[in-house]
Amino acid sequence: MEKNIALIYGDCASPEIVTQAVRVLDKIAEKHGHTFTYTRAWMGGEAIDKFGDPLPQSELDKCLASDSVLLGAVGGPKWEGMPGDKRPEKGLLRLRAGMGLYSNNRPAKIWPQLADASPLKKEIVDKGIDFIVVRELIGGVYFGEHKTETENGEEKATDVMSYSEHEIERIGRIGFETAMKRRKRLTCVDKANVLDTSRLWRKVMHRLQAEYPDVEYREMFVDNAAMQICKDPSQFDVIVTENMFGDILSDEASEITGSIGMVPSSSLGAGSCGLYEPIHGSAPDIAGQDIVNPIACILSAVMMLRYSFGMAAEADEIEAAVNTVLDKGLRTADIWQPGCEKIGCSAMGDAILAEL
Ligand SMILES: NC(=O)c1ccc[n+]([C@@H]2O[C@H](COP(=O)([O-])OP(=O)(O)OC[C@H]3O[C@@H](n4cnc5c(N)ncnc54)[C@H](O)[C@@H]3O)[C@@H](O)[C@H]2O)c1
Ligand SMILES: CC(C)[C@H](C(=O)O)[C@@H](O)C(=O)O
Ligand SMILES: [Mg+2]
Repeated sequence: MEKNIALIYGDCASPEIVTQAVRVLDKIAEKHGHTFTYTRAWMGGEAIDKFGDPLPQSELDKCLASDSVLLGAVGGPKWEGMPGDKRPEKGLLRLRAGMGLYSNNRPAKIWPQLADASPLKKEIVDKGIDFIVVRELIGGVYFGEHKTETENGEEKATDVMSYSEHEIERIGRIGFETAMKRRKRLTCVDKANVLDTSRLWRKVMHRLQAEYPDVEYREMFVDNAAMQICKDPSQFDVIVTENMFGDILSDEASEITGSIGMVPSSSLGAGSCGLYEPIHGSAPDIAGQDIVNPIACILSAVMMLRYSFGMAAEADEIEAAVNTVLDKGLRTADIWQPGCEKIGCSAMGDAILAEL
C-alpha cells in the first residue's frame, strides 16, 4: 500500500520523538512491502520562525492532501509572550478545525510492566486501568470568542464557551459507538450543575441513549470525575466530554498509567484522514537531551496504521515490540524504576526497531 504522511516535527523536544516514530514507520513499511512517503509540514513555533504564522494555508493544505498527519507537539518558552492568535498552539487549533477533527480519542491503559510507575497505590492499580477519554476537539471554549478589553480602568478578559446540538450529537455518538466496542459503559462528564452547555449536552445524550439500550450510561460532574479517576479508575470504560474537560482529564488519566510520555491519541472527523499526536506537550524542560520518551509518539503512529490505514497486523507488531522492550526492563527516565535500565530517546527507538 502507498500512503503519504504529513509530518510535523514541532517544537522543543518534539522533533526527537517524531524522528523515532518515522524510523519505526519506515521499518514496518519495509517489512510489509508498503511505501510511506512523507511531506513535511510546518506548524507551531517552527512555522512562526519560518513564515511568521503558526499555520500558513500552504501547510494546512499539505495536511489536507495527505493520507494522515503525524505530529509531535508544539509550543515552548520562546513563543510564550505572543498574542493568543499568533501563538504556536493556535496553529494546532487551526489544524484540528481545518481538518474537521471533532473526535479525539485518548486511551488510558496501564502497561502491566509499568504498574509500579503509577503514582496510585498498588491495590488501586491492580483493579485495572483501561479506559478511553473521547474528547470533543473543535468546539467549546477553545473556539468561542476570546477578547481582552479595558473597562473602568482595568483589563477584562472574556472566553466564550458554546456548543450546538449537532456538535454534541456527533461526538456523543462516537462515545456510544466506542462503548459498544468495549465494555459498554459510558460516562458523560460535564458541569451540568453550573453550565448551560453541559445541560444541553445531557439533553442530546439522553436522545442518543435511547438508540443504545445496551450501553450502561451515566453522568458525572467533572470535579467528581477528576477525583474518581484517582480513587478508582477501574470504574471507567469510556468517558465522553467537552473539549477543555477532556484536555484536563486526559493528562490526569495518562499520569496514573505511569507517564504522560506513554499516551498517544487519534483525532478524526468525517473521513479517514486523521491527526495522530501524543497527548503531551513539547516538554521544553528536557528538550535536546535525548531523554524524552518517544513511545507516545510511536503509539500515535500505531493508531494511524490501525484507524486511518487499516493496517491492524502492522499496528499489532509495533505494539508487541514496545511490549517486549518493556518486558526487557528498558525504560526512559520518566518511567524508570529501580531494577530497570535507563535509556535515552534514540536508544528506545533502537530497542523498538530491534524487535521489529
Ligand atoms: N499537542 C500539543 O502540541 C501540546 C500538548 C500539550 C502542551 N503543549 C505545549 O507544550 C509546551 C509545554 O507544555 P507543558 O510543560 O505544560 O506540558 P508538557 O506535556 O510538554 O510537559 C509536562 C511535563 O511532562 C514531561 N513530559 C511530557 N512529555 C514527555 C515525554 N514524552 N517523556 C518524558 N517526559 C515528558 C515534561 O518534561 C514536563 O515535565 C507548551 O507550550 C504547551 O502549550 C503542546
Ligand atoms: C497545546 C494545546 C492547545 C492542546 C490542547 O489544549 O488541546 C494540548 O494541551 C493537548 O492536549 O493536545
Ligand atoms: Mg493537553
